[in-house]
Amino acid sequence: MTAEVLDGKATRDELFEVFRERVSALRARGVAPGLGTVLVGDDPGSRSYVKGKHADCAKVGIESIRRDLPADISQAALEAVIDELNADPACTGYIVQLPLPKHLDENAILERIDPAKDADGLHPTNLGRLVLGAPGPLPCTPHGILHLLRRYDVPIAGAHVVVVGRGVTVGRPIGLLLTRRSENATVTLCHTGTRDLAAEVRRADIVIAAAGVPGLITADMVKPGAAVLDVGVSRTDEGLRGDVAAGVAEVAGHLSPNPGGVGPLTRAFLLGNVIEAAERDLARADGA
Ligand SMILES: Nc1nc2c(c(=O)[nH]1)N[C@@H](CN(C=O)c1ccc(C(=O)N[C@@H](CCC(=O)O)C(=O)O)cc1)CN2
Repeated sequence: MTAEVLDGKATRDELFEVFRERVSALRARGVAPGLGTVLVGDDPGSRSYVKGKHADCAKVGIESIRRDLPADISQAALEAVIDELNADPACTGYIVQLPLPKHLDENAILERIDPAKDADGLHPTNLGRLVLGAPGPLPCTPHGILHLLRRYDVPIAGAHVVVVGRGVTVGRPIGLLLTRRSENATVTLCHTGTRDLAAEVRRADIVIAAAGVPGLITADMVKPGAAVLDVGVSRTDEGLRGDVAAGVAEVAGHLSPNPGGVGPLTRAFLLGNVIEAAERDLARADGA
């Protein structure tokens, strides 16, 4: 058996078609959505993700605002940039590229973002909304995972999902998303303290590998026919490596590769959040 590929690039292209129309409709009403990015330092990975986000903006007609800052910026100076973007009407949504250099307090920075402009869905207010099941921007990678599973008709309701990795951008929020009533999955969250990772993964109908450990998930750990989404990424001497080892494609029923799987959708749903926020503002102004 060779797994059906969950194609993130093709799915992203479909979403962009719809996004272009929604942005045109906003512009026709005099609203120009604008995505801001805050990049601290010169990590090549982060730099390339931010560049990609702005390239996507150009493709769908969203304005770009960039703040590229030195690695040794102080907490106070970074907070001043956040305050400036919160006040800038041209910036309808923005993100702070993660991770930040170690000397900065990441949680304090995320908390300072105006929740109404939080394009990543990572502000505590918006994560709280996710816990409550209230409307709000969804974190982009979890949203991408959900969309990809739905797009390829992978059954979610009643499925046992094993998530490997407890980071704030993927592992923690994906559990919240997939256990909503509308999704109805059962989620086990594994991490470095999990006693028998192989045994946990073997029970999964859906495996979401987001640990950032190259080749962590091997074929012998996967239940035949399971859907496996490779989300973790590591830069190694041999280039970018995902968390899923090569032989898994022979056992899994569906495989979201890395690159080419969830990554393009992370970027797409960032734009989706910017568009949604602009549409929400317009509806409010219309008195809806
Ligand atoms: N503020 C945020 N920081 C980070 C997030 C995030 O969602 N918000 N996620 C990751 C990085 N990330 C977006 O920022 C991201 C990672 C990967 C991709 C992607 O499209 N990857 C491609 C391969 C890219 C390559 O070849 O270099 C793929 O998977 O096909 C997009 C976005 C951590 N930080």
